[in-house]
Amino acid sequence: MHPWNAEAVQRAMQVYLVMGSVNTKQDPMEVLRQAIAGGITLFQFREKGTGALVGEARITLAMRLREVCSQHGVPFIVNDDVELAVAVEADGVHVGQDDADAALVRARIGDGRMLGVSAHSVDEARRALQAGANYLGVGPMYPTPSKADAHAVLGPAVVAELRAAGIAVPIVGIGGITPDTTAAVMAAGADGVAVISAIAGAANVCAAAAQFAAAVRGMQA
Ligand SMILES: C=C1C=NC(C(F)(F)F)=NC1=N
Repeated sequence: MHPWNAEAVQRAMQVYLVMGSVNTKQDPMEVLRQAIAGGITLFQFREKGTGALVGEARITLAMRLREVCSQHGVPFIVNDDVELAVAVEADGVHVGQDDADAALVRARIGDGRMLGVSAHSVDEARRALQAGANYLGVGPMYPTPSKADAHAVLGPAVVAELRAAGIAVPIVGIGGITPDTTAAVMAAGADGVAVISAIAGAANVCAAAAQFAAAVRGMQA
């Protein structure tokens, strides 16, 4: 477990695929392989919502996806389910505001793993950092088809607001982002974009991931 310093986390944030079995009609393993071939830099296993797997099937899928990430050197993050993250030796955990308390998660996973926390405001961001977050997931940037109980749409402006308030940690925007809106999220000060349906639901997953990678890197050159 190499320590996740800010530079390593920032690099991982660029093209961040978030997916669970409910986000695709294809085989999640195949979608992940295609997305990695297209250039994603981080993967989050988020098995949530109607129809989400539980029990053995959930653990088996997590282990298989974790294996694909290990084979390709892509860090593997688990959303919310801290015990599953520990069980599959994930590289990190992502928790939302109404998930487990970030400070307790940090204590459980130790300092060698990445901790991501969702934030919708400067206040939530500051509290997340005090709890030991390595990065912030900020959104929804745009209307999202992937999260039924999503927070009100914030837009990229909230990323600029966090930067103006001196929040310097890696930030990834999430929520309804497409290759065409990636530049606006990056211009506002994000280090990358987190994507569910625009990649997991794409007809050509590899091409979709590559479009996001090009859009992000076009803004960093
Ligand atoms: C609710 C979430 C908010 N942000 C992120 C990410 F962008 F990946 F950090 N993931 C989530 N599951």
